[in-house]
Amino acid sequence: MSNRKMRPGPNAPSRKPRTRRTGPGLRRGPSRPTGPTSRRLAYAAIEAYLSRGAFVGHVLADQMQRGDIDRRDRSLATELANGVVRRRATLETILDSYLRRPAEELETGLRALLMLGAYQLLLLESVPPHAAVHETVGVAHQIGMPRWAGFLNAVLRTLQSDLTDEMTATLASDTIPLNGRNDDPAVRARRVNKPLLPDPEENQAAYLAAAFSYPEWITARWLELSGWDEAVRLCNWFNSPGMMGLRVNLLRTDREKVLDVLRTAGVEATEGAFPESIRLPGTIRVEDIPGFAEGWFSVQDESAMHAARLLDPKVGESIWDVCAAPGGKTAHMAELISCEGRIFSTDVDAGRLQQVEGNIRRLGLRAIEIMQVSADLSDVPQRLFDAVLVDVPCSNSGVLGKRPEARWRMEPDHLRELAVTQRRLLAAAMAHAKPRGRVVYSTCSMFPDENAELVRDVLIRQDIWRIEKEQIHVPGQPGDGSYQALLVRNTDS
Ligand SMILES: C[S@@+](CC[C@H](N)C(=O)[O-])C[C@H]1O[C@@H](n2cnc3c(N)ncnc32)[C@H](O)[C@@H]1O
Repeated sequence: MSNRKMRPGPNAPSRKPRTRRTGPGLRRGPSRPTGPTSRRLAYAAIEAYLSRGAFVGHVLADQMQRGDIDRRDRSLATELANGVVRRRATLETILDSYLRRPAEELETGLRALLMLGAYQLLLLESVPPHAAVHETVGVAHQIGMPRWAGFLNAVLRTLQSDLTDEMTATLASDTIPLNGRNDDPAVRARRVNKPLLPDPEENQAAYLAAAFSYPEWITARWLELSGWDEAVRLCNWFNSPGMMGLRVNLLRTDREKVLDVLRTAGVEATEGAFPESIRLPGTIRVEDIPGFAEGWFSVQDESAMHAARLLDPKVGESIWDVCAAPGGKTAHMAELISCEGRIFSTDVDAGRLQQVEGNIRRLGLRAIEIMQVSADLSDVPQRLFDAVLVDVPCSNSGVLGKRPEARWRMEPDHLRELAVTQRRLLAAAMAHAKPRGRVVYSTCSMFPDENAELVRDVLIRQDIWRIEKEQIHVPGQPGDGSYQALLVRNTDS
C-alpha cells in the first residue's frame, strides 16, 4: 500500500470534514456495527477484484459462508459489488473529475470505497445520499483505515452536491444513465450540474463506453454494426438485472410441476418458447428451489437451448459435443433423446469436465461418455458421428450482462486468437461427421466475425457442406444473445 498523502481534487471542498467528538480528546468515526455489513462485504469483493482480478461472486460467496448474514445484507452486498464492477468505467470517469490524480493511482482499498460510495450516490436510487456517504465512510473505520475517512467524506459530499434528482431520457455529457430495468426498456439518466462524461455529439463510442461502462472497442463495434439506437439499447439492456432461464428435465418431471414449485416459492415464472423452457423475471438462487437437487431442472437461457434444438438429436444417434463443459448442452441433448443413443462429451478443461459429471449425476442422465482432450483435438478417436455440436469459446458478447466482469475480460487481440481456435474446432467437427451428418456451430457472441463470416470462411474451402439454417438471437429479445448455424454434409460425399 502506498502511503502517499491524498488530496481531494479541485472540486472537493477545502474545509476539513467534520468529525464527531465522542469523549475528551477522542475522535471516532460513525458507530460500529457488530457484524459484517453489506457495504463491508461489498468492499471486500470490490477490493479483491481491483487488486487481484478476483470474481466478486466468488469472494462474496466465500465471505457469506463464514457468517450469519441476513438476506437483506446479502442482497445489498451483491447488488453493490456487482454494480461497482459492472459500472466501473462510469465511476472511474466521474471520480477523476474530483481527484487531483487519476483514481487508478490511489491505494486500491480507498479507490474501492470511493467507487462504492459513488455507485450508491449516482446509480442506486434506493439508498438515500446521506446514508451512501455515511455508511461508506463507516467502512473505512471498520477496516482500520480511519485516515481515509476525511478524504472519502470530502470527495463523496462534493460529488453529492453536483447531483440533481432530475431524470431524463436525453443522453448528454451531463446525464448519467442509471442501470436498466427488466420491466422497462427505456433509458433513464440522472442529470448532473456539470459535464462529467465525454460529449456524445463529439464521440459516440467514447460517450457510450464511459456512460454505460463498456470497453470503447465494444461500443464502437456496436455502433458500426447497428447504429446509435441499437447500441444504446444494448448498452442499457446489459446493465439491467436480466432474466433467468430454466430448462425442465422432462425425464424427471413436467413443466407445470416446476412452475407450481416456483410460484409457491414466490417466483413469477412463465412458460418459455420450448416445452422444456421456463422464464424468470430476475435471478434466483436455484439451490433454494425444491426439486433442484432432485434434478428437475437446470439453469439455461433459452438462447442457449436453441443449439441442441437446432441440432435436433434423435433417439439412437451418436453425437459428439466437442466443447461440452460445464455440460448444459450435453444434458439438454441427453434429455431430448431420453438417454437413448450415445453422447461423447469432450473438453480441454479437466476442472470444468468435473462439472459435467456433477450435472449429469444430479439430472440422472445416462449414455454420456466424457473425455478430456488436447487443444488440437489430435487425441480424439477416429470415429464418425451422426450429429456434432461445436459450442466454441467466444467473446461472450451476447451475454455481457450475466457476469459483472465479463465485459472487462475481453480484448480485441484475444478475439483474433479465439478466431483461430473457433475455425479449428469447426473444421474438426466437420471432419468427424458421417455422410449426411449434421453439425451445429454455436456461440454466445453477436459479432459476425465469430459467427456467419467465420462459418462461410471455413465452408468456402470445400464443397461437401451446405448451410441448412442460421439463427441469431438478439440480446434482450427476450433473453441473452446467441448464434447457431446448422451445417449438413451432402449425401453424395
Ligand atoms: C462456451 S463453453 C461450452 C459450454 C457448453 N457447451 C455448455 O453448454 O455447457 C466453451 C468450452 O470450450 C472449451 N474449449 C476451449 N478450447 C477447446 C478445444 N480446443 N477443444 C475442446 N474444448 C475447448 C472450454 O474449456 C469451454 O469449456
